[in-house]
Amino acid sequence: MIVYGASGHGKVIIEILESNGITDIEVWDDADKPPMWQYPVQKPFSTPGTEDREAVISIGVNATRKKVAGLLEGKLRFVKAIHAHARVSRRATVGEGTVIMAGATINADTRIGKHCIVNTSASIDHDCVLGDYVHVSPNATLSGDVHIGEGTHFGGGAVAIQGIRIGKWCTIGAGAVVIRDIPDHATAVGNPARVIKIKDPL
Ligand SMILES: CC(=O)SCCNC(=O)CCNC(=O)[C@H](O)C(C)(C)COP(=O)(O)OP(=O)(O)OC[C@H]1O[C@@H](n2cnc3c(N)ncnc32)[C@H](O)[C@@H]1OP(=O)(O)O
Repeated sequence: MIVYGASGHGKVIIEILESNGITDIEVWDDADKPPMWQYPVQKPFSTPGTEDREAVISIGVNATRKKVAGLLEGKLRFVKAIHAHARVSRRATVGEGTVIMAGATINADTRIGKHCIVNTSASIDHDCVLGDYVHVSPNATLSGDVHIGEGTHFGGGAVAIQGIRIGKWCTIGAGAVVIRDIPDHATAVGNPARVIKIKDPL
């Protein structure tokens, strides 16, 4: 299994893999980096024939993760990584490349896109829909039937009440309480969450 990116986020992903008994792990990074514990950091693609190698991208910034996923398309086989102590409903779907940390709960009929991060102890309730490259931060709570567009970062400990629609490439601040829909590219903070800026599209 290849962990693509020798980052702090990568450390957590390695421990997801280890929780599933996977220890045949290679860490790849373009930059020269010291070993991550017992795992040496290798330059990407130092050997040919990687198309069937399983991989997860360990880059926390959503836009960068999307860019790298595009560059690596067809060169590696992306897989999901779910911590042994996460609780994922058998009626939920999780896209390839998505990582789910310890203590996270994902309830029935929720659909999670590709290359998402569901961070430590996040709670995503029934019927939610997360686009690709979304990050739900530690201890965040999505109530039932919340939809979040591509690339949005939902901050640590933030809460969205049921039925909320949050656009793509938004940032929801840590601790925000989202009680109204949020438009694309917005940054929203506070309780109740208010939009403080609309970012330029990527
Ligand atoms: C394992 C991990 O580490 S996962 C990572 C988890 N990380 C997070 O959840 C971080 C989420 N990020 C935040 O909350 C940040 O503060 C951001 C993204 C909202 C800041 O956005 P920016 O556009 O840079 O805003 P900026 O820092 O300039 O602040 C703008 C205003 O919003 C306020 N503000 C910023 N963040 C918050 C917040 N979380 N809650 C309430 N108010 C906030 C600031 O105090 C400031 O107010 P002022 O104008 O009255 O001084």
